[in-house]
Amino acid sequence: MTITIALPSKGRMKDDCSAIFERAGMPIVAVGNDRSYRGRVEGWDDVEVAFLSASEISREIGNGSVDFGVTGEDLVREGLADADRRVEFCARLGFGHADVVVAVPDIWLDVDTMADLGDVAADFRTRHGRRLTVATKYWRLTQQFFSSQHGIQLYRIVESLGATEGAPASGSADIIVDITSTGSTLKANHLKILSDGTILRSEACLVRARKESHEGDPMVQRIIAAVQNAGPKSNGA
Ligand SMILES: Nc1ncnc2c1ncn2[C@@H]1O[C@H](COP(=O)(O)OP(=O)(O)OP(=O)(O)O)[C@@H](O)[C@H]1O
Ligand SMILES: O=P(O)(O)OC[C@H]1O[C@H](OP(=O)(O)OP(=O)(O)O)[C@H](O)[C@@H]1O
Repeated sequence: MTITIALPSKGRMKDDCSAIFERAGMPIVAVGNDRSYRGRVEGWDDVEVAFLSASEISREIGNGSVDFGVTGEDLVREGLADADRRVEFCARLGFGHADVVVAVPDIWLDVDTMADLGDVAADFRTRHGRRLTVATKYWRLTQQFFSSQHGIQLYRIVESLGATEGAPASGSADIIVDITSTGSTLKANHLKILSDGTILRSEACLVRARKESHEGDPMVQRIIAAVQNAGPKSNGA
């Protein structure tokens, strides 16, 4: 059976991903020219490579049209309901680190925890005549964290497709949920992370679509072992 692996075609994960596969003894080569969206792995004739963007990769693993992919855990958990049932996180690859966090304006001096935020949300309508608004593109992770984990129900998500950190200053939302790596964008926008407001510590992962056809397939096991051995020492996805 041919196994398809989806790898980032562009963006911040592309080069680190090629390096990991190289270390795994699975050098990736493009089929055709450099801009081709198909590739192969030298010496692994039964493996095909599809080059896609990071968010497309999580979608394609979710619907099973590829067998494996390398993408951020945040995109998989945001893109797929019931992610652990549909996919397996086989290896954490040690790059593409970003935390998905809840951040509020620095000037909210009394708000440091999710419990404090819950109090604000409960009073918000009385004080302001509307619900607390959260700007994010991570609406699934936000709902799970706010509602299921912290019992906060009184808020409204304002979908943001970019420059999320600017939403509180521009007045389009009160607080945000977004990714941060160095923290400089939050700082520049006068936002602080709540002390228990880290929703997910994400990094690039090798992810497998859970398919019956994989059971007992030695090629599937070989790919997982090769990439695990090439990843950081702490691997235990
Ligand atoms: N500083 C950062 N900003 C944004 N994403 C980051 C950052 N650091 C790591 N990542 C991770 O990189 C992944 C997104 O990668 P990238 O931005 O390269 O995708 P993309 O090519 O823009 O994909 P798409 O076009 O599908 O959105 C996410 O999993 C994210 O968590
Ligand atoms: O904590 P920091 O190091 O400041 O990084 C976080 C920022 O980086 C990303 O945006 P980026 O400018 O890369 O644009 P993108 O979201 O379009 O990739 C992300 O959306 C955050 O805004």
